[in-house]
Amino acid sequence: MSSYGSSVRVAEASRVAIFGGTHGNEMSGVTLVNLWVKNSAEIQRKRVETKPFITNPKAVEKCSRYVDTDLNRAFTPENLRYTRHTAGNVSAPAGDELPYEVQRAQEINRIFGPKGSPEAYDVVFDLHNTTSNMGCTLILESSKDHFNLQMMNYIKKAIAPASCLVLLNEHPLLKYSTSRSVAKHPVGLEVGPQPQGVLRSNIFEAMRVILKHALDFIELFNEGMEFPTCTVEVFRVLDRIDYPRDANGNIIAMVHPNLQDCDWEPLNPGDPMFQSFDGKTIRYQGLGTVFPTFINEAAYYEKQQAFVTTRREALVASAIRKV
Ligand SMILES: CC(=O)N[C@@H](CC(=O)O)C(=O)O
Ligand SMILES: [Zn+2]
Repeated sequence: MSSYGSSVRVAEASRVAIFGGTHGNEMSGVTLVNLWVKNSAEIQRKRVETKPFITNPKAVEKCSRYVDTDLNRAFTPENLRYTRHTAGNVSAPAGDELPYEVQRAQEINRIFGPKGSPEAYDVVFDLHNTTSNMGCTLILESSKDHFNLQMMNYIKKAIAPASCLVLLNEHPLLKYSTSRSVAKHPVGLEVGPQPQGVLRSNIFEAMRVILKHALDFIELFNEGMEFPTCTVEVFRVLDRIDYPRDANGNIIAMVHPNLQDCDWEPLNPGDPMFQSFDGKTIRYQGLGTVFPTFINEAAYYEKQQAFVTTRREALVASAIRKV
C-alpha cells in the first residue's frame, strides 16, 4: 500500500446476494427479501447481479429463529467440509442425518461460496432484526476489509443526519461462523428494536434505505469511482456479559432500568447493570468505560448473554478503486 495518489485495487463486485430469514422470526429481512424475490427492480444496479435469497425457509415457515440449530453459527469449516457429492465417502455423514441448518449451510455454501474461494459471491448482505434498541447497525467481521470500510463510510454519509453505527466482531473467541461469511465481503445489517415475529414500519423502512445506499455504493464502485482514504468509527466487540444466575442456572436479575434501551451509551465502572428480583442493584465492575449493545436481546437468553460490551475505535480505510 503506498500513500500518494495510488489506491488499493479491489475486484469489481459483480455478484451480490441479499439474505433474509437467516433467523425465521426476524420479519424485516424476511419480508423485504420475499418482496424482492417477486420483483427485484428496486435492488438492480448497473454492472451487478443482485440475488435476494431466503436462507432458512423452514424457520421462516415456523416463524422461529431456527429449526434444529442456529444457521448463523453453522458455517464452520467442519460443517462445510463435506458437500453432498462426497456423501459416498464413509467418513462423511450422509446429508439427511445432519441437522437441517447444517444441510442448509452446505447448500448455501455451494450456491454462494465456497467460503474462502475465488468463486465465492463478492458481497452478501444478511438482514437481521434485534429486540434491543440498537437502531441501524452494520456488522463487520474484519477491520482489514477496505471495501467494506469504504461502504460503511458511504452509507453513514448518505443517511446523515440519521445514524448508522458499525459493530466490528473480530474477537478470537466471540466471533461466530455466519451465513454471510461465505462471501468475500460479508455485511450484517441489524435493525431494532423490533419484537420477534413482528413487523414495524419504521424498522422495515430503515433497513430498506440502508440497502439502497449500499447498492448505490457498489454501483459507483463498479463504474470506476475512486473512494479516497477516510476514517470510520466502529465499535469493537470486547466481551459478553451474562445475566446473574443461581446455582441451577436460573436467571436471578434483569437488565437494570438505567441500562435498558441504552445501547451504545457509555457504561462506566460502578454504573447500574442488573436489578435482582428483590430490588438489589448490581453494578458494572469493569476497569473502564465500555459501550454496551445487544442489550436484552431475546435470542441471546439461550446463549447466556445479557449484552455485549464494545470499545469505540477509529479505523482507517485505504483509498480504493476497482481493478
Ligand atoms: C439478534 C441476532 O440474531 N443477531 C445476529 C447478529 C449477527 O448477525 O452477527 C446473530 O446473533 O446471529
Ligand atoms: Zn438474527
